[in-house]
Amino acid sequence: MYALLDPQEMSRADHCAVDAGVPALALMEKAGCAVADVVARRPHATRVLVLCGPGNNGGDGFVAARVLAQRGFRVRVALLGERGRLAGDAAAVAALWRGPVEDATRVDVMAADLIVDALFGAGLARDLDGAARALVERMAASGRPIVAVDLPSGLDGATGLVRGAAAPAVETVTFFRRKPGHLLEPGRSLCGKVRVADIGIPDAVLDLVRPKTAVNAPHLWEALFPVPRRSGHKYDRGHGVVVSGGAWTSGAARLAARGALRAGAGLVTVACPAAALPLHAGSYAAVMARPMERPADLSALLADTRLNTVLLGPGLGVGATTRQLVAIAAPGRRVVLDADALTSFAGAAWSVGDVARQAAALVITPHDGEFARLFHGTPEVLERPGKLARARAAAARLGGIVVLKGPDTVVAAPDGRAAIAENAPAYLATAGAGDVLAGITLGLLAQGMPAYEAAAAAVWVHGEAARAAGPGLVADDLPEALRAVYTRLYEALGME
Ligand SMILES: NC(=O)C1=CN([C@@H]2O[C@H](COP(=O)(O)OP(=O)(O)OC[C@H]3O[C@@H](n4cnc5c(N)ncnc54)[C@H](OP(=O)(O)O)[C@@H]3O)[C@@H](O)[C@H]2O)[C@@H](O)CC1
Ligand SMILES: [K+]
Repeated sequence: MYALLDPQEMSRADHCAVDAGVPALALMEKAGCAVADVVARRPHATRVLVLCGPGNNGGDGFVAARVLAQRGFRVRVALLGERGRLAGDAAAVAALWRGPVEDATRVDVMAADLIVDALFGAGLARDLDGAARALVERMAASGRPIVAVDLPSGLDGATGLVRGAAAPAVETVTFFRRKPGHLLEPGRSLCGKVRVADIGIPDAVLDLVRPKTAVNAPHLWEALFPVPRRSGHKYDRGHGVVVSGGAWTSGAARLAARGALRAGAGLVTVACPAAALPLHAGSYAAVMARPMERPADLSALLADTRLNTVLLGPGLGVGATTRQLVAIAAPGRRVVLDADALTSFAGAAWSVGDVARQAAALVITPHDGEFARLFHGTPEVLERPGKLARARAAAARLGGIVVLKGPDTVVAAPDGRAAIAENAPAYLATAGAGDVLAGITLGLLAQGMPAYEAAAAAVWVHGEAARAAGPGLVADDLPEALRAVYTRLYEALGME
């Protein structure tokens, strides 16, 4: 359910299934039938135009056309390319189509109630141009509902990026498991409703394919989620430190501290300039505020080794002092770097790599802008195609966990594991929401959860908290909304 397969992994799954005795043609027949089922359930679709491409995606289209015609739909088929050049299973199923095959470059896309987009799927190998691109653009401009086979043609299943052009679908029918491009923007927005059809590939092939990308959902981390025990003590649940900026910028640290406490950290201390002390002390009575006028004060505070986890960045200010604070906090501790702490290392990602080597664990939580600044001058990261590959390359480069935020937040680990979020509502993009996420991450790390799982769980509960709070959300609501999310989670995890 939760594995996401890129085109190479899907192709391996396909081969494993065939090796296990599933005929390839049967896979294509089931795929085409699944598409036909979805089309048949659409309202007001009696005239269906199936646009077939030159590969197996087109083969699925030929099957869907035949099944729909058998069910009484008025079906036309148009092919991009020459019929004589179809090969393999696609040629076999095209031969079973008894009706005319029109030239897709000339077909009237308006003379249909619904279009089946079976031009390109997993085999998209380059940007669309020429006749293929013109056809996709005509389809997009037609205003007709489109059901996409596997992926909207032109959408790259591995990256979620559009290669040349892609037409938005109302529904996308994919096979066996979803692909990263169904969750990563702009792909997710182009797919419409995504349906996953069982085409007879046994689940056991996943043991052979071992996909490294998954939907971010509790299955990934629930076994490691810290559930309080009756016999436990607050110190068992860690002691997180939030390093705060001055009075005027202390709101970000307050949000983070609340997030950390609500995420279950046993204790949370805010280290802040004296002017900000009353603000922190008056925020949550449970937060402890300690004065930090100069970096040496942070060293003194952290001499207590029970303070095992530190967040630096929200509202902290950009510059040498912040870099110094990071250097003081990192050795031997679990560290979260966000916001200003990341921008303080703009163009110096190697320095954050040093931090990761010294720290017991490192999680960074950049948005796209902070990510681009941090990895400025690191083309092996920034030039990777798409958010998933960039986050993975960054995690490998740093030796730490990267949370690349957005509507499709990616959490990536140095060993290649990655999780893509799909539960964040659009209204979560609000001032201060990132500070709360950094705080939740701190809170879970402080409780000893392994860093990748802690980061993934933080992103998920943050998204759920937003949904629980509902539209009109402001960041201050998020820590409060975590209570409802935790209640459900603890119940599901069987808390005593
Ligand atoms: N795996 C499975 O288990 C199952 C897979 N199934 C289905 O198979 C689909 C994958 O089929 P596929 O591999 O044949 O690739 P597909 O998407 O049809 O495209 C390849 C063709 O497009 C061409 N082409 C590529 N880019 C182009 C461009 N920019 N502009 C123009 N042309 C371009 C490329 O040409 P070439 O690069 O060779 O010149 C080649 O001719 C998959 O999405 C699913 O629907 C199901 O049947 C069930 C089981
Ligand atoms: K397609």
